[in-house]
Amino acid sequence: MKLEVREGSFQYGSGKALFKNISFSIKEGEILTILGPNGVGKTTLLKCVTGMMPWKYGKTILDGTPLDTMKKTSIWQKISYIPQSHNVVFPYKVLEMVLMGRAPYINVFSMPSKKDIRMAEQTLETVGIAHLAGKPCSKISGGELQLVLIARALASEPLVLILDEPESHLDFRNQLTMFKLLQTLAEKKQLSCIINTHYPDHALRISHKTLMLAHGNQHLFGKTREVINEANIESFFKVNTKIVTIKQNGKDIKSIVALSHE
Ligand SMILES: Nc1ncnc2c1ncn2[C@@H]1O[C@H](COP(=O)(O)OP(=O)(O)OP(=O)(O)O)[C@@H](O)[C@H]1O
Repeated sequence: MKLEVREGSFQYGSGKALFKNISFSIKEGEILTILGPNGVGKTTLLKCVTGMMPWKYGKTILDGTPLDTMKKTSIWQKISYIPQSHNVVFPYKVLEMVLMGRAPYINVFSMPSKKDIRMAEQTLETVGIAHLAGKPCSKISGGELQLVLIARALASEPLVLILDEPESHLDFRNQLTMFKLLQTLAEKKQLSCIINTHYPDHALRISHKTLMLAHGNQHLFGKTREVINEANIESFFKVNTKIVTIKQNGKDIKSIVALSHE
């Protein structure tokens, strides 16, 4: 599904504009990462993209249809949003939590069907946490909860998956597992993904496109390998870096080494 943001602008109340005239788009099977310093507006931007907060100016367009003309249930059947996890204690078991992802398909007065339960179980397996199905969400770790939230989002069979700092709480190995999963879903199921991250390395590794934000309404959108370079990182993050390339099994893997900051 093609998601486009056209000339998006936003500010809280009568404060200063957080961002002005931002435009970007992703197609089926593409991964977009959003990078930028703390407080620049990445989470707010995702909320505007999904319609949880209204754009001041501009719009989000899904396959040619402006989001603000669509019904909420129709939007949430297409888009799944995973907020930053804050270790909130949910009184539900993991399987019940993932079943909530089926909500856009379940009538308000109905119980989940066998198909819904099977889908939730399959999703737990896909994410590699089937063994947690019967555990209360209040008794799992922060990283496990993050994986449960990803499973819940996938259970709704979205066409667009939006994740706010999905690697927070995940250990080194689970970060790789999650990124591999997102790449597979993008490649095999043509899922479109938008990911907020604090790690330019991760953006380089998995995304086709990058939107970089800086304070003072600066932004840059384009192909990841064009947007992420030493000069742009210095300009947007005020950090001096060196991008190094390692050859592994005939593939170039790039990594960003921080050298100094102002
Ligand atoms: N509900 C709100 N009302 C007013 N200002 C807010 C509100 N939520 C966030 N802000 C402010 O808007 C700015 C952007 O916040 P946001 O959480 O979108 O940034 P971010 O780039 O996601 O930050 P981080 O990288 O630290 O998670 C910050 O200065 C924040 O203090």
